[in-house]
Amino acid sequence: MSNQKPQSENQRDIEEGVRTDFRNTMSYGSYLDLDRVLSAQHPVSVPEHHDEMLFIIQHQTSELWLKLMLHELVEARRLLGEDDIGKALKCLARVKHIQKTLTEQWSVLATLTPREYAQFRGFLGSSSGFQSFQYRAVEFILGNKHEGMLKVHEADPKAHELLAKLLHEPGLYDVFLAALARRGYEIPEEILSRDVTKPWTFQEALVPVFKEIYESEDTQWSLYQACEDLVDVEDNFQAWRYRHLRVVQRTIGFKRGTGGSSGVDFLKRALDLTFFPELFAVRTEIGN
Ligand code: HEM
Ligand SMILES: N[C@@H](CC(=O)c1ccccc1NC=O)C(=O)O
Repeated sequence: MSNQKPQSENQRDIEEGVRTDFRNTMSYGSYLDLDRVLSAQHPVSVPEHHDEMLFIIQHQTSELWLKLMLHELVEARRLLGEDDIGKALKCLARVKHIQKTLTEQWSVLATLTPREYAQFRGFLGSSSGFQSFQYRAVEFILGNKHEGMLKVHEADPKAHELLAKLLHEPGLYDVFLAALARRGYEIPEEILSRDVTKPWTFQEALVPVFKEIYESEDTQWSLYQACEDLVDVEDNFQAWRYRHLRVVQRTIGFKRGTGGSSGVDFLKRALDLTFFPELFAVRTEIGN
């Protein structure tokens, strides 16, 4: 206490034990490979537009969070495959927080005015978020499979390989339904052996299964919780899509997208997609 600077100096002493020499030991920057991360921002506008840095960092941070989200979803799927519902729920809880962060982050980009964006948009060429392989990977594992999307990634073998793998593997929901079948719930065989490369479509036969789970929340708490987590994940995903749509609308209005789509109208149609339709349908059936 006594040999510390007085409060009036308003500066904290560096304690004696604090390490300062990193010539031969691991440091913060070397562990995180910050040299590479922080030298990966390359504005393409000429002369360089001040706001392009915001645009780049918004996308790069989104891609980092998408990377973690996929990592957690793959693990949640593995754990469900091993009937470890409790640990899978832990992963899904993290996924939900990542989604919230991704959605809140739109407010930073919303500070970009239409004119600022128009001043460097031309330099982006035909690049577009539509080409984000990690976003597509997350959509695939959540069940929105689309073989045609692979074509976009033909020039990037690693991305193509990842997406092809996820396309052919069962999604999170497929694996969850198989876990329910192992616990004795009546999941029709056609559903369990479906062609997983196709997008999930509404299956009426699952509604009574979920009704049973929702009506036995006292004894089937973890299954009930898993269902509710999936509903949260879908809700959060839609919230991200909606914020994207609104930010796009306020920055480019109804211009066509750099990726070649109609723009806002194309994005609007994604709001009609659903990952877990039976979990929403069951709500119509629930009484007291
Ligand atoms: C001013 C900012 C942005 C504008 C004007 C914009 C615009 C668009 C447009 C018009 C599309 C449709 C495809 C096309 O024709 O290009 C699109 C798709 C997409 N964008 Fe953005 N975007 C913006 C920011 C972002 C950010 C920050 C991300 C985060 C990663 C992102 C991710 C995506 C994704 C994943 C798609 C594909 C969506 C789907 O398949 O439904 N965008 N964007
Ligand atoms: N599609 C956007 C361009 C765009 O937003 C973008 C361009 C390059 C890299 C990522 C992008 N983000 C999302 O689509 C546009 O039409 O303005």
